[in-house]
Amino acid sequence: MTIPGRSTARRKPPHVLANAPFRKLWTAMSVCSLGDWLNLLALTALAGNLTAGWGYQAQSMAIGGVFVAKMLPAVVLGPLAGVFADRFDRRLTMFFCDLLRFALVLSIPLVGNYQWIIVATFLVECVNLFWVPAKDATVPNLVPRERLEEANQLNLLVTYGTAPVAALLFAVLSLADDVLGRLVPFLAQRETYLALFVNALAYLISAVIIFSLKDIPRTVTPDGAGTPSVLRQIVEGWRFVGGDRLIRGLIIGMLGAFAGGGAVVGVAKLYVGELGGGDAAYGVVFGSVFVGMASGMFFGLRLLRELSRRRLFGLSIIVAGLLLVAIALVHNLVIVVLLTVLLGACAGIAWIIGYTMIGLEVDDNLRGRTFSFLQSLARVTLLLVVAVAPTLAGLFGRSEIVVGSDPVYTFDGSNLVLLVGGLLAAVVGIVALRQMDDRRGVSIVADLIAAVRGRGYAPETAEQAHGMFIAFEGGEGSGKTTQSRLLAIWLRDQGFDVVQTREPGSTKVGMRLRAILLDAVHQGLSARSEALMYAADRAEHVEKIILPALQRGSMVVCDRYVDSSLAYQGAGRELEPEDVVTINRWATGGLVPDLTVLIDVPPSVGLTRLGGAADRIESEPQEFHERVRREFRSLAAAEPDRYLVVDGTLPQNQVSMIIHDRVREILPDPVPRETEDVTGTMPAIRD
Ligand SMILES: Nc1ncnc2c1ncn2[C@@H]1O[C@H](COP(=O)(O)OP(=O)(O)OP(=O)(O)O)[C@@H](O)[C@H]1O
Ligand SMILES: Cc1cn([C@H]2C[C@H](O)[C@@H](COP(=O)(O)O)O2)c(=O)[nH]c1=O
Repeated sequence: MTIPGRSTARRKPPHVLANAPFRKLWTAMSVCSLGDWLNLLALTALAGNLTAGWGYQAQSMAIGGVFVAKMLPAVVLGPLAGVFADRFDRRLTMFFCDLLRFALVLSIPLVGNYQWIIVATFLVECVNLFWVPAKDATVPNLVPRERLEEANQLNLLVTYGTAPVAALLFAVLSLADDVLGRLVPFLAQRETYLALFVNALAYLISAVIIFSLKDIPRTVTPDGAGTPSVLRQIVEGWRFVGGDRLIRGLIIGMLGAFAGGGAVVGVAKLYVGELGGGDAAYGVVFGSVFVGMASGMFFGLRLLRELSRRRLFGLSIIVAGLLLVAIALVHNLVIVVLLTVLLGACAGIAWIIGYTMIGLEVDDNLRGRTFSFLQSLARVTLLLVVAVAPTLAGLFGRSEIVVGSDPVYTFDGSNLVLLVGGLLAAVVGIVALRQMDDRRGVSIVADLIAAVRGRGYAPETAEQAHGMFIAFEGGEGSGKTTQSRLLAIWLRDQGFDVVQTREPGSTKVGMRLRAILLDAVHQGLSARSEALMYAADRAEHVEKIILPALQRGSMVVCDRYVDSSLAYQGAGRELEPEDVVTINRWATGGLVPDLTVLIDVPPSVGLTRLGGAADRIESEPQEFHERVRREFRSLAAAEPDRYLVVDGTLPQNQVSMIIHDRVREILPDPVPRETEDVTGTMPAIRD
């Protein structure tokens, strides 16, 4: 349900970085990410320097050792780190982790030998394992739910966006090391030392920021009597991840994406070489993954804002898998680069959705373990796939399809690895989609088309409904009640089963809400509670009356529906239109009428038609009712196919005729107007 073309000025919601606690955490995260990348560059370079005399093979293995030391802790310590994040004060966990990282990185140049690099790297990674889930689990506590996706976009941006900054900084620091080495002889020993000092400083800065961040909730689970043992908490975390359908789907999907990504990383250099590209081409392919990820995260999500997030998650992994298959089969470097951008976009979309959904759906006391479970498994998967992929490619060798004596198509080990990786990701995406789909039975294609057009999806329940839903809207005294009754009678005449209903007040609860909402004694009711009460009445109405009737195949004729809230609470009370849309979409499950009849009269006419004492809303000033009218008209103008606007100052029978003509167009098998003129209606019913 969209509300384009509205007349009310929209207040732009504040940017997520306007939220001071999140901004602080994000700054600490950015500084740490920069430090992490600097750490990787400095340590691999230092390992290479320190082992320069060991021979080429030993030197390569020494550099590889740094990577292994970085990956290994996840396997061993991952589960424990998650429990830590769920059990202890997250702020202090992050603070002490930062201090430890600072001390460890500082010790590397001071000790200055290869063995200590490996030990210190392993220890720093162990500490990281505690820092990251504590941070991930904290983010959803600092930002409102609706801003979590945006917050995760920014987090991912600094996690990867700091890599090129770190590379540049590393180059500058290496040069500076040479110059400063003349003043401080210690720095002259290795040109990576200065980078390591800056890296250590980054962790120290983060520690100071985190310490000042008092908004992080102090403890998650009270530690003491009654707190389950660490082992029990680990098992509880695993059980939760394995037992919850949604989380299982998310984790399977994200791991599938990692396996596919690992396959690319493992054989990319080989594959680009096969395509005739050199190091520069390899760099372009590598870079295009990141360009794609950034575009997917920012533009892809915006473009498909209206699609169910669960569906989009599964779909993006399936599409990523298929793109990988295409990359494996197409032997053209330019096309491969383009496909890689799209692949990155799908990965970016899936990653943001996965992270956001874990943040939203997992209880605070389990979130640390869930993030840490994901983090550990992702690293293990990446390690395994990166190790196995080149070996598999090497074992397969090369095959050629030869026509005559000319080879027309070559398929080698790197193609095979990409193909298998792609198929695996596609299958995993399908499994994830099945586990998580929140719109079973509703066509994905229809959903996608609606989303691309910027239209919210109709809910599952509405799709399953067979009846027809007609709503009447308009200002006070416009004639809605009169016309909806007449239409119900006419439809019954036509042989339809009709449920005629109204808002607010068509259910038992709704009747009580109506009394609160309209009784003039409740002056001063806040605009938000008013909007929520109308939405509550609507939720009850949709669930208890409208949907069951539609599912039976009945015609539902309803006097007022969601547009009344958009007009009265949105425009009349000047509430944020998006908020009114959101609560009503949630209340109704997105159920939209097949036709909305707007009976338009100037408030000066409508209000004078009403007899009796004015209720709480009728007694609002003229300008209020003018705003309401303008909003109704602009809603109708924005969706002319769904609306019929009738001039309510016309005589009643003329208004009825116009409505009948329009409704006849959408009725299944209507009685033709000429026949109706001859046969007439049943007076008994009309009376
Ligand atoms: N086309 C019309 N011309 C003149 N009077 C009309 C017309 N339609 C309805 N009325 C009269 O106006 C009064 C209000 O009509 P009705 O109750 O149908 O309006 P409504 O839009 O449902 O009002 P409310 O906003 O209070 O629900 C009634 O007395 C009705 O007979
Ligand atoms: C559904 C709905 C209604 N209102 C207002 C509009 C009217 O003043 C009353 C309903 O009275 P009626 O005589 O039954 O038309 O409630 C609103 O402000 N918001 C809504 O969503």
